[in-house]
Amino acid sequence: MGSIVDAANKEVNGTASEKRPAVIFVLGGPGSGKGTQCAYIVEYFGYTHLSAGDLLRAEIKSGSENGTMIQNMIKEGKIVPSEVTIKLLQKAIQENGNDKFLIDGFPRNEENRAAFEKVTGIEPKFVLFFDCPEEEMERRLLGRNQGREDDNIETIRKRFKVFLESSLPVIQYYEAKGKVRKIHAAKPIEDVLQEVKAVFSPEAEKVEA
Ligand SMILES: Nc1ncnc2c1ncn2[C@@H]1O[C@H](COP(=O)(O)OP(=O)(O)OP(=O)(O)O)[C@@H](O)[C@H]1O
Ligand SMILES: Nc1ccn([C@@H]2O[C@H](COP(=O)(O)O)[C@@H](O)[C@H]2O)c(=O)n1
Ligand SMILES: [Mg+2]
Repeated sequence: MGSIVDAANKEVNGTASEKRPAVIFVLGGPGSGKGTQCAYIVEYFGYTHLSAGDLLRAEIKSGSENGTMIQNMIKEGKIVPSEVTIKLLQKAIQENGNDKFLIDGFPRNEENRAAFEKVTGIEPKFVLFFDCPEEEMERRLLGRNQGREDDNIETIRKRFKVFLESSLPVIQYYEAKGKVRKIHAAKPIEDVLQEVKAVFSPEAEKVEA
């Protein structure tokens, strides 16, 4: 049975504290391999993968009133206002029966971070950070071939700039709280996966708790 505080939280945040899911933020530069490794974490450790970028791209396709604005921001490598992205994330979390989520590509800036915490009351368990040199990320993005409108050299350079200026400070914020688990991502997929698996091993998870 939920307490009055939980009920009040539910009214404010839409999620009762006792039901708040476990969240891991998955961050790293464009093309660092976040989506690739998240697919394995889903398979091996039972998390649900929510990519903020995928949710925004689906919103464009759905013909929503925000579609054109989102499409323009993505083409320019800019960060969509938190209100829009957080609503999509909240809906995806609420519609899913799981209690543990990988949130990939979010928070992208301080505004994303503070708004998510305020609206949902959720603090991440930890932040999985894929650290990869730009040169390697650029090579991967130019070879991705998934028809993404932002995988062209002009937009890629803008995305790198946004990552350095707006997203790295978020990682530094969590680093200061001892919450960052850094992965050396400039290695073959299988080698990166070994590092990722070590973070999710039962022993490592015990330390998180
Ligand atoms: N360790 C790796 N070595 C070589 N190629 C990789 C590696 N990890 C992922 N890739 C490839 O690099 C490309 C980008 O990977 P992925 O989509 O997982 O990156 P991402 O971090 O999710 O990028 P974005 O931020 O743009 O969504 C894909 O084509 C993927 O197959
Ligand atoms: N929190 C976010 C996440 C993404 N975007 C926009 O989507 C683009 C693609 O994101 P990926 O994670 O799939 O690479 C990104 O460049 C932003 O334009 C966002 O605004 N906010
Ligand atoms: Mg991705």
